[in-house]
Amino acid sequence: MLSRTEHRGVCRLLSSVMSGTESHTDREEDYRFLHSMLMEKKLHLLFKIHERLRRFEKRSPVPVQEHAASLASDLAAELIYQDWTDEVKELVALFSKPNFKSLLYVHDAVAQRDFEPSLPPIPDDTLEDDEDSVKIVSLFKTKDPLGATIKRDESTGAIVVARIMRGGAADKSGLIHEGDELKEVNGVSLEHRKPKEILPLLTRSQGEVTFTIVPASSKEEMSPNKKLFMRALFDYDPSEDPTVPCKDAAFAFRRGDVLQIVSMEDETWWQACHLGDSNTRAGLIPSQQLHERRVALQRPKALFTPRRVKPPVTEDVDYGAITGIHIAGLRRSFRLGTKSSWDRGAAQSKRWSTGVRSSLRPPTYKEVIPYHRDPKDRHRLVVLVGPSGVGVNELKRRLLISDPDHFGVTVPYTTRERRRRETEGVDYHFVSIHMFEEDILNHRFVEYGRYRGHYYGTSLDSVDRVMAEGKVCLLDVHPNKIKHVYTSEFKPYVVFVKPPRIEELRLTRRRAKVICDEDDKNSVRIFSEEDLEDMINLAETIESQCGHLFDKVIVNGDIAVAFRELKVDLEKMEEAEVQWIPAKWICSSPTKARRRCGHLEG
Ligand SMILES: Nc1ncnc2c1ncn2[C@@H]1O[C@H](COP(=O)(O)OP(=O)(O)OP(=O)(O)O)[C@@H](O)[C@H]1O
Repeated sequence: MLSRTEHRGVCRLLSSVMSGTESHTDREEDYRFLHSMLMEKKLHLLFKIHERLRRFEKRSPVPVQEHAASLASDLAAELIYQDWTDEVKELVALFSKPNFKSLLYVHDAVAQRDFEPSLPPIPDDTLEDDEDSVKIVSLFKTKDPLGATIKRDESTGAIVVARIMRGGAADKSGLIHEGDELKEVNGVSLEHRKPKEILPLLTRSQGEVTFTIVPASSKEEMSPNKKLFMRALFDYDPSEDPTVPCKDAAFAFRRGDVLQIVSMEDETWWQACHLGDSNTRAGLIPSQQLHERRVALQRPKALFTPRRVKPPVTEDVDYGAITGIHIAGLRRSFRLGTKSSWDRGAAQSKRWSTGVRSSLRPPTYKEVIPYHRDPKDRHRLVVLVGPSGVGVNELKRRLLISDPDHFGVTVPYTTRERRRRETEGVDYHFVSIHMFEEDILNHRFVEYGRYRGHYYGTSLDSVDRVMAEGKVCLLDVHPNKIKHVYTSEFKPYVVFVKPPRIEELRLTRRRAKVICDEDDKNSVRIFSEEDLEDMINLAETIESQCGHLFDKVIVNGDIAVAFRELKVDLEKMEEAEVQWIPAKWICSSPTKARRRCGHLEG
């Protein structure tokens, strides 16, 4: 029986249900019927049983006895031979009551899980030797449909499960999934059958229906090429996303994480698994389309704020003069010379801000494939990019000094005269204008430029030479030129060096000096406030336009911290059993890579 408080609670609840329904029941008799039904004692007892069961459900009890009915009848038989005391009489009378007997039968049925339909044993001959991934599924079918649709796979001719209806028998069983291939139904082969010939087989059958299935997941395992991996190019946190359909079903990821996409059926929410995560259950992630739409709506800010044009800075300064440490081939990059052209491009994007900018696609996901580097293979090329002055050369220099046998840099080509202390092939490759121009025509330069009437350039061959020595070639290029080495031949690992926030930039660069004229090595330029702002603006532009190419972003605030982070990251990349490279590299050959360099600009 319900306790008094419980009873009062139920009565109050049911009265409030009654008062809620009063306005909806027109007829007096309907109201009275409802009232008597809700106030029925049996209903209240059902509430109580339900509550008790819920308490037990949490404890998941196991039955102590599975044959209580037979035990009770055996006991009753034994008791007949005992003294008929009052207690014995009462017990025997209790055992013989039909409702008590029924209770024990029900108990036994539940204990033995007798309520589940018994399924026939799996036939021995169903499994063929070469089909060990076949699954036999037996379902108990009532008059209701199975809740699944089938279709014929156009490419293989196989019959596959097209859709599973939520809540149907197939869905509830959890044994049949979309994409599963149906081989047999009740032992009848489905080979060469059309879906419309199969449907009667399914609708006719009642009781147990046995399916022979090749699960979609095992088909996928058999062909790993079909797996789709994406590198995330943005951070995502579902707890900060009010539009996510179900927060628990979504998962957070960081830029650079590799995700295995398992379903792209929904245009806005894909299903994916996080690689490296022990939880293999798929979760929701925003689709490429959704993220692009969001970024487009959120980006009212101009990509670049054009500033005054500054005189170009020299591009041919021996780095040793700045740092006091001379390393052959380590020179000021061509990024200095090309900065103004990048600025122009950035300024253009500002001018087009109402039209073209909206067509710029924000970084979302990039399809990648696993790459298992053989120790005999060349190291990947390490490309460093960043706005001028951010510290690309400084990081490159520190890497070189940290392990000169492991890291190497290219020797640039020039058409200017060799100076007294310079050595051919060490400081520069000194070539004629004719040879340099021929190489330009043959697309042999990653990048090149002209300064004071002389050509300077980094050739693809010089990158090759460093890599052939078994070293990790460190290359810093203008972001526009990454594409010239973005091939399977070089497998570049692209690091974007980014300035920190303006406050930290001001603090850390206060004492940094840049030599701006090679003829006057004493003239130094301290970073002005505008230089620092330009650096940040340019970094934003580079990131928004080339972000999809970056494997790693290093924020160069404290140089020692940035260097350590870069070093550790490169070591991790080199030691990783699996590296993830763009899928499109599989189809690009070295010849194609060279041909692509035809886009070089002067
Ligand atoms: N984190 C830092 N803190 C303080 N000074 C820095 C830091 N990083 C770089 N510098 C200094 O800033 C100046 C410019 O750095 P660096 O030459 O490496 O820039 P860069 O990105 O290669 O640009 P550019 O292509 O114009 O040479 C140098 O004097 C360098 O020592």
